Amino acid sequence: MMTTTSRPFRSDNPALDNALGQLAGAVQILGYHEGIHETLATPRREVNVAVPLRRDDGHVQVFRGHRVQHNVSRGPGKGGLRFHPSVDIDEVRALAMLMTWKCAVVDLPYGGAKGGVDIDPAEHSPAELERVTRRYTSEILPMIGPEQDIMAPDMGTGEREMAWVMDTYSVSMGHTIPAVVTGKPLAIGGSRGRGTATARGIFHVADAALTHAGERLKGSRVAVQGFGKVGANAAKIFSDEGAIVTHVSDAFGAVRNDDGLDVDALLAHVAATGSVVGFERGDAVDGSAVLVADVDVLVPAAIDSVLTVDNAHDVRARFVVEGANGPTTQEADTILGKNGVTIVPDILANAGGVIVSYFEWVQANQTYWWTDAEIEDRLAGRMRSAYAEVAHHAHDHDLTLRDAALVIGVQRVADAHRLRGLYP
Ligand SMILES: NC(=O)C1=CN([C@@H]2O[C@H](COP(=O)(O)OP(=O)(O)OC[C@H]3O[C@@H](n4cnc5c(N)ncnc54)[C@H](OP(=O)(O)O)[C@@H]3O)[C@@H](O)[C@H]2O)C=CC1
Ligand SMILES: O=C(O)CCC(=O)C(=O)O
Repeated sequence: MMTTTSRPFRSDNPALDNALGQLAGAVQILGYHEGIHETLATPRREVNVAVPLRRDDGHVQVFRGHRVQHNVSRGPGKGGLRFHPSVDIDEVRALAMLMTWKCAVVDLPYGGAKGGVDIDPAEHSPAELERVTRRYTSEILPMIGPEQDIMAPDMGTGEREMAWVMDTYSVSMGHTIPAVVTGKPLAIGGSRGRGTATARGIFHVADAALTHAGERLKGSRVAVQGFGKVGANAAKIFSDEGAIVTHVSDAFGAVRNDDGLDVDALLAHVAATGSVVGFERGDAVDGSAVLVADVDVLVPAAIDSVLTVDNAHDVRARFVVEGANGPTTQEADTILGKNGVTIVPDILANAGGVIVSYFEWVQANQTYWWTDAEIEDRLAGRMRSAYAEVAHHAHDHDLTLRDAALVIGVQRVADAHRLRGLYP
């Protein structure tokens, strides 16, 4: 095969440029020719929609919505729905591409997709959010379905929104179709364990990475950026498993306690006030301090591109376990690597969510529900075996964990295209 040596695909959007750069690196390692590279870099199907909202006070505001199916060669599109003011088509393209490699690296029978609306949920009532969710779902309805594209929660959405998506889709089809979304409430066909799955998966790979390095997670010091569905559950699980969580942050600020934050008390504080800020059993620190905290393990679990050329040199953690999608720019990745930091990459580290989403979809298709213990055992098994496979590949081919994970994922997708007849 002819080898691609340049990086022909770039974007002005940092998240998409990062994702394209990662793909170009994997293509180069695999020695794929330009045609395969272009196939893998190009979203298969995407739709942009206007989402007009009649606000509670009567005036009308129009949001922009997107759904991108990056690749469907291994199965239906799979990926979350994000509500965040920064959402745009390029960010959604980047996140959809990451979903493709993520599903492939943990060997789920899915392609990759993602959706988003440029709305700030904090600025809207539940009634407004319901109207936006239903209108968005109606607009993209022809491209979703249990065999086409299955949505799930991401930043700014949760099981409430998934219930609205399922209801809107089901009403239009004339009967209840639980398998069109995952991350739904248990009462309407959700899975046990989906709410904490991403965080549990992060715990399993962090534990595996430290064990691999001859260290122990128990007693290690951990900082978590973001205190939402992923970050808060990760802080709780790490703390319950004996790690010392010294720093956590949200969009408003951060708290630090070098003896270890009482995560249960912090969860109660956030439930009462809406933020980690003002927690009395810790010191207020700047949000940026979390990323450079003197800890063993750093878990970025908020937005993308937070570890950059500007702060990577100051990172003191020896393990970065990426809960968020795309938190590390390529320049920062290189700096951290040179400084001996082990990065467990997003497409592996945060795959626990989509793994239990897959379990939810399987259960919905079979209308047979699994126990908590079955979910946890199967999640732990998949996360730990995926980590072991990636770590072996990295060792055998002298690659970072990120490059090894990308190579495994990209190769599986390219193989699907080859076997289906795209190239010999
Ligand atoms: N949910 C899932 O199953 C999965 C999520 N992910 C990824 O994990 C990340 C977090 O998602 P999720 O937890 O679901 O989202 P949530 O919306 O539940 O939580 C996001 C958290 O990030 C915080 N945050 C936002 N901006 C900043 C900032 N600049 N600095 C510090 N904290 C910030 C928010 O703070 P505040 O509450 O103050 O707004 C909130 O605590 C995203 O990158 C997502 O794509 C990956 C795999 C699966
Ligand atoms: O659970 C899913 O289907 C996808 C979750 C998601 O959006 C992600 O892993 O980034």
